[in-house]
Amino acid sequence: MIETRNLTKRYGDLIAVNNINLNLGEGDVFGFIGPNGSGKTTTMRMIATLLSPDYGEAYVCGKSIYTHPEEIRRLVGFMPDFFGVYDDMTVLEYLEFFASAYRIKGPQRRKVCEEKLELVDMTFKRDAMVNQLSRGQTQRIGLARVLLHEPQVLLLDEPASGLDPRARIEIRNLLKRLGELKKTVIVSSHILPELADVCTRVGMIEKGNLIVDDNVDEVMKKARQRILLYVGVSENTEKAAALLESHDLVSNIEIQKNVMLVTLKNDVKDYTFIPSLLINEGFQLNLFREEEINLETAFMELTKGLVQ
Ligand SMILES: Nc1ncnc2c1ncn2[C@@H]1O[C@H](COP(=O)(O)OP(=O)(O)OP(=O)(O)O)[C@@H](O)[C@H]1O
Repeated sequence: MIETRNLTKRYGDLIAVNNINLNLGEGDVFGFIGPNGSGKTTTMRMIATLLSPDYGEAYVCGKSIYTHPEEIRRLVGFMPDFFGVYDDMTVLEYLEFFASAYRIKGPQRRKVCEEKLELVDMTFKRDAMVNQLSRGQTQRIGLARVLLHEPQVLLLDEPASGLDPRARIEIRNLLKRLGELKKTVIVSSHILPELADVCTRVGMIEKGNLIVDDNVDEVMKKARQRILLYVGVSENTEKAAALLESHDLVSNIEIQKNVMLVTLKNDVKDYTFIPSLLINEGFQLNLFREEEINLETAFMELTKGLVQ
């Protein structure tokens, strides 16, 4: 649905986007994560045909941005990180205005607008003035607007920025729904954890370079070269620690409040030997858990902090 090949954009000496290769299919929700100025918006604008690359290609549903920009605009719903709304218009009038720009006519127009309002849970505000909505409600109307023409592909630039926690959760639920509707979505954010449970894939961009592109689980695994385990035994913790410390695959052990923090050697992923070893030696295991890693930690591990 979305494919880019060596997509590149320069501004003078600055390489804003450097040889980016993406390949996203139907139903993929791609979390595009990177700090401010890393190249997320520039990438999305090129895919949306709003900005020309200096080098490389991008295809949306098999159509090239160079040869079929008009068709791509019909296939894509692009929600910029900042968009204005007009004064003196109700929510429904606002959506109808855009629906008419998409040439949706007659009774169908009202029907489509009402459907999209329902989808973003904003039916209760259909007659409110658009300039009197909260930021979260404005974002949701913005999303309804880009869904009007039933685009197959959605490019959402920081849809959750500036929202309170409740509104963020609502946006997350909406993103999930879009994936279920088999849309292909790129959603950018510099706030990492909010994307972890909605995305099927994650891309991390830094200084214009896509340094990670994988499914969420793989990203977590890559970030975790060394596994840390919390291990507890009912008595003789010191003895158990000495036993584990002598094992080849264990790199380090610390004891904190009777719990052993066991760090395995680099790239050791299978830690089933630990419970067997302890139980065989007569210890009673009362805690055995791997330290969790979230997307934020993964990002810190995987990036080098290079920001333009
Ligand atoms: N029109 C422009 N002229 C010159 N430089 C630009 C222009 N647009 C963007 N840039 C630069 O390109 C780089 C990438 O910008 P971009 O807006 O794509 O980043 P971003 O990841 O979307 O950032 P943010 O999270 O702040 O929205 C930045 O260093 C930015 O200053």
